[in-house]
Amino acid sequence: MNDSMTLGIHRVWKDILVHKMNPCPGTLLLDVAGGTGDIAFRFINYVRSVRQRQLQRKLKHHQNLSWQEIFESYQNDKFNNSLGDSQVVVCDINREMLKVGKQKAQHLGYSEGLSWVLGNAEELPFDDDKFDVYTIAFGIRNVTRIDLALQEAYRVLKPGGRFLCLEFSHVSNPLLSRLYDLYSFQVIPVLGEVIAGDWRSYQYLVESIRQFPPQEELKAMIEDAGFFKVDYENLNFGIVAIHSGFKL
Ligand SMILES: C[S@@+](CC[C@H](N)C(=O)[O-])C[C@H]1O[C@@H](n2cnc3c(N)ncnc32)[C@H](O)[C@@H]1O
Repeated sequence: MNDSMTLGIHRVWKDILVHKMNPCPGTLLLDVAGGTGDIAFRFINYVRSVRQRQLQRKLKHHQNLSWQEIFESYQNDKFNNSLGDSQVVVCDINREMLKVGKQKAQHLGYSEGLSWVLGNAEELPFDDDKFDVYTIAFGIRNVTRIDLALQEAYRVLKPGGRFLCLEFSHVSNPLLSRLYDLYSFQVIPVLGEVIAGDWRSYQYLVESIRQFPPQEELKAMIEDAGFFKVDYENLNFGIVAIHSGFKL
């Protein structure tokens, strides 16, 4: 449904979120409302590619190595296809989502450094000051008490840790906004019925997006939770926005 509704663009939005995070080897990420692992898998790919580049740079400094030695370095070096010290914890309130995520991870070969935890964004089952980065993608809109979820995000982040939230938002251009409304209310529930046999959930999706706080209001809520340097970037004219901030 995500692919059909957004013509696959949700994949680009998620890629942008992870690029914005710019994780380095050693990063400990908590992905809340992580569902079946879309953000976690992207994080793993990103860190692996950073480590591959580090290995390549390391090898370039040893110009006299034979092909055999280079090959062996790739085979033996822990940099190769490895997450190093990085870890990602996917936390979600829905046991079934986690189950599907675990199956996907097994199938796609993501297991190292990845764990799945059942938990509510409003009452996270983690110690204070634990994570380097907190992400929540298309999740915060579904949380009953957004203020509590933001306070919890602040609590579990280490000082200096980063908060990133990808969520549907509001299109400000009046003409685009009308077209977007037309698509949202006339097309999305129909797609929901045809593809997923579930009109109501997709009607809820469209309505919940309209009721969700606009960019500036969410920014103020994130600041109220204690974050500093809070900012946001609109993608596709504000159809979605990425809010970010730091814990002091
Ligand atoms: C639209 S999915 C997004 C999944 C994933 N982040 C992604 O972008 O593909 C929303 C997820 O939020 C989870 N969720 C809803 N309320 C939650 C809460 N209070 N705490 C944790 N997860 C929650 C749902 O179970 C669901 O997996």
